[in-house]
Amino acid sequence: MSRVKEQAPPVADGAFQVDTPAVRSLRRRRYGIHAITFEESHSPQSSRILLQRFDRVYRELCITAPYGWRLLREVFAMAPLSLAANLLCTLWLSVSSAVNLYFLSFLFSLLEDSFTSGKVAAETYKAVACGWLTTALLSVAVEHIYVEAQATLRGHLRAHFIPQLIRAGLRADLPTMQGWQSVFPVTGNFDSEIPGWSFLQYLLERMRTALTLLTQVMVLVYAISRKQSPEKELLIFFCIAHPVIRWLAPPNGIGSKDYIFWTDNRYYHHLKALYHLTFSTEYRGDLILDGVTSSIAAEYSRSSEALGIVTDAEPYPWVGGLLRSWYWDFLINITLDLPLAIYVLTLPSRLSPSSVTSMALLQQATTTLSRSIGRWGDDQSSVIERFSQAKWLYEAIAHESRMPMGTASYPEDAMKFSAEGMSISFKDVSLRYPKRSDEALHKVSFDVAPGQLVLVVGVNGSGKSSMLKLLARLFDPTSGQILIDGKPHAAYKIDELRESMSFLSQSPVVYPLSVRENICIGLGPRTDKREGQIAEAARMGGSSGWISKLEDGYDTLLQPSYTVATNWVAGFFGQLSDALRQEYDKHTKPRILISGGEQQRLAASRTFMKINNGKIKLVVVDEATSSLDPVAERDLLTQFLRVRNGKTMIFVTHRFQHLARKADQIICLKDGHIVEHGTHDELMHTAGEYAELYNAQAKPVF
Ligand SMILES: Nc1ncnc2c1ncn2[C@@H]1O[C@H](COP(=O)(O)OP(=O)(O)OP(=O)(O)O)[C@@H](O)[C@H]1O
Repeated sequence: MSRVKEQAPPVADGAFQVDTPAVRSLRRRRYGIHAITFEESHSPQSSRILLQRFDRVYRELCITAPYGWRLLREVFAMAPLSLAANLLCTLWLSVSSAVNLYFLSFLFSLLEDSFTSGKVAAETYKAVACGWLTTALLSVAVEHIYVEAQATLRGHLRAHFIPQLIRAGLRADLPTMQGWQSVFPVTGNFDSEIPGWSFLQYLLERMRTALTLLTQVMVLVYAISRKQSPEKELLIFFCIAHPVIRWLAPPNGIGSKDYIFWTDNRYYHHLKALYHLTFSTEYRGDLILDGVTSSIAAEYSRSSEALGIVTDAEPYPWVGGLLRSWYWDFLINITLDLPLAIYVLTLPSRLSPSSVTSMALLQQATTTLSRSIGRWGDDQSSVIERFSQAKWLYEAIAHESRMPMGTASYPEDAMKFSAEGMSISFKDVSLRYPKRSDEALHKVSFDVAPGQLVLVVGVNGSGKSSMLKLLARLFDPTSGQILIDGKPHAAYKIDELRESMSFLSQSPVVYPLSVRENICIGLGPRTDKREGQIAEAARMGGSSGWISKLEDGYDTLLQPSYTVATNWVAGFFGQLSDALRQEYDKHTKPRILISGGEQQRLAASRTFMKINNGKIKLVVVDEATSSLDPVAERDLLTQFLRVRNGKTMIFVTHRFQHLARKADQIICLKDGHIVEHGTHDELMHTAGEYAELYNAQAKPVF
C-alpha cells in the first residue's frame, strides 16, 4: 500500500468544534479517498487542564465502573468454574515467560560458576533443565485449557445475555429500531455477537500483560543485581531503553482516539456500485434484460479514469494518514536491535564469562520485554471505554419503548373477543414522519363501527398505509386522537391490542424460517399448531399448491440464514479440493426463490392462521393482492369476506371494484386529507376523486 499525496481537505485541517472545554475537540484529516474525523485530546498545557482531564476520567469511571462490577458479579454467579479456569490460566500464562527467564538467568549463572571454578554441577544443570521443560509443557497444556475455558465462557455469556437483549429489542418501538445501533450493543452479526465478552477479554488480557511485564521486570532486576560484573549498569540501561522509548513515542496514526471515516468520492461510489452490479447474482437477470451488460465495462473505465490512482485503504488507527515522525520508529528499532551489537563491539575490551552470559540474557530480555510491551500497546482502548460497554449492555437490556404504554386490557370485556369487531375513531389525526417537512396525514377524522367493512382508496402517497401504521401504533399521531372501542388508543396494553389485530401488508416479508414457521409466526407460543390447521390456513391463503411442489414441503427453509463458511481464498479461487467441494455442496442450503405472488399468498396464509386461531377483532389488508393473478385475488378476497364473522375489516387497494359495493364506507384520501367519505353509491354520485379512480379501473388505456 502506498501513501499518496493528501488531497485538499473539505475544511481546513484542525480543530473545529470544542466538545468539553479545553479538553476535547474534533479534528479532520484526509487519507486518500477517505475523510477522517477523530477526537483529539489537547496536550496538557497546564496543571489545570491535567486536573480537568483526571476529573473527567474519575467521573466517567464513577458512572461506568458499577456496571463493570455488576457484569463481573453476574458472570461469577452464572459460570464460576469457567471464570476461575480463565483466571487461573491467565495467571499462569502471565508468569510463565518470567519463569522461563528465571531459568535462563539461573542457567547462565551456573555457566559462569562453571567457567570460573572449572567444575560442572551436572545435577543442578539437570534440575534446571527439568524445571524448564516442565514449565514449557505446562504452558502448552494451559494454552489448550485456556482456549476451551474462553469458549465455554463465551457460550455462557451468549446463553445468558442474548435472550435478555432479544426481549429488550422486541420491546423497542419502530423509530428506535431505525437507529438501533446506538441503543443496542449489537452489530447484527449473530455469529460473533457475544455480549460482555470484549469487556471480560479486555480485563483478562490487561491483567495478563500487566502481570507478565511486572514479573519479567522483577526477574530481570533480580538476575542483573546478582551479577558481579561491571557491566551491570550497561545491562540495565539497554534493558530499559527500549521500553522507555516505546512508552514515550506518540501513537502511530489516530491511536486510541475515537474516530469515524467515510468517503464522499462520487467516482469511488460509482465504481463500487458497478462492481457490485456485475458480481451480484440478484441483478444479473435485469442487467441482461435492460441490455446494459456491454456498457458497464465502459462506464467502469470512465469512472476509474476520473478517480485516478488514489489510495482507498481504510484508515485504520495505525495509519489514517497520521503516521508519527520517522525518528520515533528509528529509535524504537535501534533500541531493540542495537544493544546486542553495541555490547558485542565493546566486548573485547572486557571479555569475561560473565560478559558472554550477559549478552545472551540481554538478547532474551529485550525480545521478551518488547513482545510484552507491544501486546500492551496493541489494545488501544481505555478502561473507561470497556466499562462504558458494560453500561451500554445493561442499559440496552433495560430498554423500554419510548412510546407511552397503556395499562388497560384489551378487550376490556374478554367475552366480547370474537363476538364483536373493533370500533375505531380518528379525531383530527395528523402525522408527520421524522425528517419530513410535509404531513403524511392532515386532520383526518372518521368513525368505524364494530363489524364494518371499510375501503380506503387514493392515489400513491396519499396516506393510506400511514393511516394503518397509526392503527398498529407503529407510530403515534403528531396531533389528534385515535379511539379504540371508545378509549384512547395509547391507554391499552400495546401487545394485547396488537394481538387482536391481523395485518396483511403490501410488501409481505418471508422470514428466514421454515414455511411452517412462516405461517405460524403470528401465534403465541402456547397456541396449538396442528398440521390440519396449518394446511387449512395455507389453502385459504392460496399457498397449498406451491408448497406441495417443494421437496421439503412445510419444512423448507426459504432463506437459510446460515451458509457454509470456507477459507474464502481457497473457495473463491477454485482451489478447494473436490472432496471438500462435495462436502461444501452437501451442506450449502440454497436460497429458494418464490415468486412475488407466492410471497403474498404465504403472508395471506399467515394472516388466516392468525384469524383462525387468534382472538381477532380487526383485519387490515393493505394492498396485499397486487402481485396476484385476477383469479387468486378474487379467491383471496372471498376468503376474507368468509371469515368476517363480525370482525371489523379495512381494505386498502387500488383494484377495489370487487369490494366497492360490499363496503359499509369508503374513505378516499388525497395528499393526506380525506377528500371524500361515504358509500359507493354516494361517492359515485358526486363524480369526484373516487368516481375517477373507480372508472379508471375499467377504462382501456388506449
Ligand atoms: N416511514 C416513513 N418515513 C417518512 N416518510 C414516509 C414514511 N412512510 C411513508 N412516508 C411518506 O408519507 C406519505 C404517505 O405515504 P403512504 O405510504 O401512507 O402512502 P400510500 O397512500 O399508502 O401510498 P401507496 O399507494 O403508494 O402505497 C408519502 O409521501 C411517503 O413518502
